[in-house]
Amino acid sequence: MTSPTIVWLRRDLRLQDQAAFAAAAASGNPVIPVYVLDDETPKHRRMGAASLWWLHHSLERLDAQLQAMGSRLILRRGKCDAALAAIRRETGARVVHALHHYEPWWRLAERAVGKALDLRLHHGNFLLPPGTVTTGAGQPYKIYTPFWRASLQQLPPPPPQPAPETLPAPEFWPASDTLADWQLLPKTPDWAGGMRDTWTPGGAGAAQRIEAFVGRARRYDEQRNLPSCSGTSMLSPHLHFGEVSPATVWHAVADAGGSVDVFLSELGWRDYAQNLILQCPDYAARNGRAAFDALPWRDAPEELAAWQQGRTGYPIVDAGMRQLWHTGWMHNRVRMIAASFLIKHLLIDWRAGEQWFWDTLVDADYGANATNWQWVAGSGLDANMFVRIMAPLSQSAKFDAATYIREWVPELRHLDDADIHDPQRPPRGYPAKIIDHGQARARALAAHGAMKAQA
Ligand SMILES: Cc1cc2nc3c(=O)[nH]c(=O)nc-3n(C[C@H](O)[C@H](O)[C@H](O)COP(=O)(O)OP(=O)(O)OC[C@H]3O[C@@H](n4cnc5c(N)ncnc54)[C@H](O)[C@@H]3O)c2cc1C
Repeated sequence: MTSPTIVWLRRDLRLQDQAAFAAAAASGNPVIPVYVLDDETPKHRRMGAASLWWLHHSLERLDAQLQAMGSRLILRRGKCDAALAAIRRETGARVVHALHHYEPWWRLAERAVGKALDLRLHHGNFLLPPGTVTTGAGQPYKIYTPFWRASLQQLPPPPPQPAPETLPAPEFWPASDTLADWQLLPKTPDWAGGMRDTWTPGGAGAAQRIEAFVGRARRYDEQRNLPSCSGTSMLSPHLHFGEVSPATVWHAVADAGGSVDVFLSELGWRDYAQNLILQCPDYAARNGRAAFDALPWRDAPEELAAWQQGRTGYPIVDAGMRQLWHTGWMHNRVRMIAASFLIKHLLIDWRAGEQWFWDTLVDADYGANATNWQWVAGSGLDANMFVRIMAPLSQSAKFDAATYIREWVPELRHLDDADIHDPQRPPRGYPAKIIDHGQARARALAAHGAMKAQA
């Protein structure tokens, strides 16, 4: 009997430009694609509810693609090393192909799997392998701009590779859980209606998003900050789950002209975040700048709840938080405004916001989420200055968010453009401002001053 080869899947749920599948197919051996739902290794970093919704559909679609090729996806639950070792015992498979992942728990899991089986790791979930873009002295970059400048010396990425034409099936398939066994979808209540309306998880959904974006890519810089307009690609959950490779996205849009370079540099932020978590594996828990450990955060659970529910009385913040709850996604400009509001207006620790996003975003990504929260807080290795406090009302007017607010805050739908950013008489049912902007600003600056005095 020929020993089969395992493809161990994590956030790389695609066939095209997937080096682990390509290597397994090239071996000529039968291939067993495996996804292990491992809640034990990540511990408190288990996927949030919105990510689990996405995962269910993404696995379902990948399995359908595999079945069309005469293959299938084997589902197991438990610690990855134990689950893969069991498949080795059952099938005689010795070699495992997988893509590198950089979350600290995945690096632990890779070490454990590597002890039990012959694990062969490949690159391909990032434009460049994290850790390979270094300064002249061989050190990793801490700041985005020089990181991206150095990355550009090594880009573009190689053209994407096609999906394998065949994946030989083993003589017999090992047992598999069913997706229904895992109960990843919400039932009581079923809160996923808005996500179903917004997204098509899987490779085909990613391809549709790329197709829709290619024509708009040249105007990216003009439109990307306008939440009322579809100026960005909405590829983040597809990229996060690896349903499409960043190289595929790059080569699809790179010739669009106009400001497509700005878009490509956003893909660079995605790479940069992975480089940061490689340097600081606990970046989602620890301030990049230790001075921030002395910032006197407020413990204000009711205000945190008002922010989470989109009831702060600041229309742009509330629109963003409701878009997040409904669709599992929020426009980037609004993410910045909403995050800044939590951190500076409410003076609540950025980690509380990071956790909420972790649970509610369909693109929740350990590296990108922590990097961006720390950027907004000012606590990051690369960060906006804390004392630059975003004014949510003027940001809302500046970026023309009226249509966006009308979509997500129906109580304000009847207000005209002049009034909607800062309603002078909030209609019945819509909350008054949770705090005055001037007072919030003064309080945040005082807290920052107190932090500096401790340094
Ligand atoms: C507080 C906060 C938290 C965030 N949390 C996440 C997160 O958990 N996961 C996540 O993917 N992005 C996160 N972002 C970054 C950004 O908001 C999203 O990547 C972007 O809104 C996704 O929409 P898009 O696909 O239309 O992006 P586009 O503008 O079309 O950008 C293309 C791709 O580039 C990447 N990208 C763009 N901006 C960033 C960025 N600032 N940092 C890292 N990658 C970026 C994404 O993969 C995105 O899909 C966060 C931003 C903020 C301010």
